[in-house]
Amino acid sequence: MELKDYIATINDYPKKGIVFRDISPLMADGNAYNYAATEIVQYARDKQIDMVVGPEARGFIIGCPVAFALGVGFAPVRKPGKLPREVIEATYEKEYGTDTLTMHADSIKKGQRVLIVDDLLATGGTIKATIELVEKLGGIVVGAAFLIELDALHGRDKIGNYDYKVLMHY
Ligand SMILES: O=P(O)(O)OC[C@H]1O[C@H](OP(=O)(O)OP(=O)(O)O)[C@H](O)[C@@H]1O
Ligand SMILES: Nc1ncnc2[nH]cnc12
Repeated sequence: MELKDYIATINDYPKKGIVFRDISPLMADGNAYNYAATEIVQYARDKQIDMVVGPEARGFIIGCPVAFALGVGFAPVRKPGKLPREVIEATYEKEYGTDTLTMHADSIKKGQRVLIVDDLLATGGTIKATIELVEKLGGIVVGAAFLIELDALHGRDKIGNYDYKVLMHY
């Protein structure tokens, strides 16, 4: 399947100069959505994953079906003020601004093997902060998976030696 047929490109959104890659046509097509999630599940199959972790909001869209198919739990990474109990925080920079991400302090148990899933890798700020959060909680990041990587933004450099999988490059 040619997954790029299901990505919409919007110039100058949300700010002038940004080329936005929109995954909503992919989500709207049952076959494409299933195909994309299954590709990530295949990548994760032999990694003995205990938990999937996904950043708000688009990381939930792809991370939750992956966790469901693997038969493991899902831990959300959220922007500040959204999680009701004790949280830990990490601050990061992204393509269009800076932000803080949080996780519930008990959402990962020490030694759990974690797969991080998000829709898109841009500057790598989000994945870097997410790795930091998981590791602060004692989790082991055994891989990451993205639908899209924006190669020119060099998010790859922030991932360093962690293993990761990408379905589409732009
Ligand atoms: O590699 P980076 O430069 O950090 O950018 C990638 C992140 O940016 C987008 O999320 P955004 O923060 O726009 O939130 P959303 O999913 O709630 O739209 C995207 O879904 C990734 O999580
Ligand atoms: N260019 C982009 N398109 C879609 N989502 C993004 N998140 C960060 N940069 C993005």
